[in-house]
Amino acid sequence: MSRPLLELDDVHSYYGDSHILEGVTLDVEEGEVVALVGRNGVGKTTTLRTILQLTVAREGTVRYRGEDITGLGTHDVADRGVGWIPEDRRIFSQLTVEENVRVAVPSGSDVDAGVDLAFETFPDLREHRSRDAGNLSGGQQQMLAIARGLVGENDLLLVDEPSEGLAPLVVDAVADALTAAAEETTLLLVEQNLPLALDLADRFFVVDHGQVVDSGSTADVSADDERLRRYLSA
Ligand SMILES: Nc1ncnc2c1ncn2[C@@H]1O[C@H](COP(=O)(O)OP(=O)(O)OP(=O)(O)O)[C@@H](O)[C@H]1O
Repeated sequence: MSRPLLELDDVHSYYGDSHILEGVTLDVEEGEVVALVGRNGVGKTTTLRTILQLTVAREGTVRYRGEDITGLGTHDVADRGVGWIPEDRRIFSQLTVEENVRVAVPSGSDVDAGVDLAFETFPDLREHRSRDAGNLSGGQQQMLAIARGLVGENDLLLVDEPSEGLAPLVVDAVADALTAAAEETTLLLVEQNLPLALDLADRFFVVDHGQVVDSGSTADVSADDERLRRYLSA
């Protein structure tokens, strides 16, 4: 069997003296959608930060395409095709929608082709292409953030809480956007909305107290299973 795209092996991460990840082991295969679920504060965002080398693991390894990337610069990880859509979305509010997409296309790549890809995948954005991104709704901003991740030619997109703070109808639109993105790239999602996470993902990992405590195929579980609920309810 070929190696997974991403592998975390017994990863330990700290903020100062606080031991946050206490041995996280997980893998993501190319083409998959994988969801990281768990309560607030258990280490999901820290797992994404550790993959990106924004927080460097003190023990354990992060491998991408079989290469140990632990301790590399974050820009080196990005250069290898790992993209990040953080919780706060980080779009440029003073730029138009189209400008936001254009600047996300890597230098040396065809900018117009990137814009076409973004607007074909997210027709809603095309309608708003000339608006300042800061004037978009929360859901549209999330869609723009996903579009930017997509045109960034990433082979792996790390998406942190894409549904957070969005109304249910908007969440449906963002789910559609992520499904469209998943056609183009591999996704690792942090998502507190369990039904959404299970709906989007092929596999899940449950994080609790800095460790993976359960994992499997989303086809084998439902959002009201006690197996998952006990790690997710407060
Ligand atoms: N920069 C930081 N310095 C110190 N502690 C931090 C820092 N960032 C996060 N933490 C702590 O690390 C723990 C894990 O946070 P993390 O953000 O990874 O959790 P999470 O599972 O993503 O939850 P949430 O959805 O609330 O972000 C929490 O206890 C949090 O308070």
